[in-house]
Amino acid sequence: MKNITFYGRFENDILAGRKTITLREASDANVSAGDKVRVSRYEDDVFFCNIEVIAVTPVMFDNLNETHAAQENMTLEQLKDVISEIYPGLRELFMIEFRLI
Ligand SMILES: CC(=O)Nc1ccn([C@@H]2O[C@H](CO)[C@@H](O)[C@H]2O)c(=O)n1
Repeated sequence: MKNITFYGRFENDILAGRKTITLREASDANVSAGDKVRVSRYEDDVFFCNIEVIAVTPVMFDNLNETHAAQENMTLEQLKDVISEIYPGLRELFMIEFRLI
């Protein structure tokens, strides 16, 4: 099974179903619709759930909107700040939509 990591601060939102997408650079988006993926924390590699990928869709940073933010359980401003910290200057992102399994 493939693996993906998330920063530990997002674990609770993912487990509660409040965070249903992640926005990644191309090299971190090597999954496809239907893939079942193990999820662990980036900091300590501790496993915390399995997800199924619903879709992977390219999205430009400048086209991020309130729907993306809601799916991340953030405001749009918070989401843009988070992405700018993780991927400074990156314009082309990939939205991975997922559900808990
Ligand atoms: C190594 C590495 O890049 N790990 C990442 C990258 C991104 N994300 C989250 O995806 C959303 C959009 O980027 C935000 O919620 C981010 O915090 C994450 O949790 N862990």
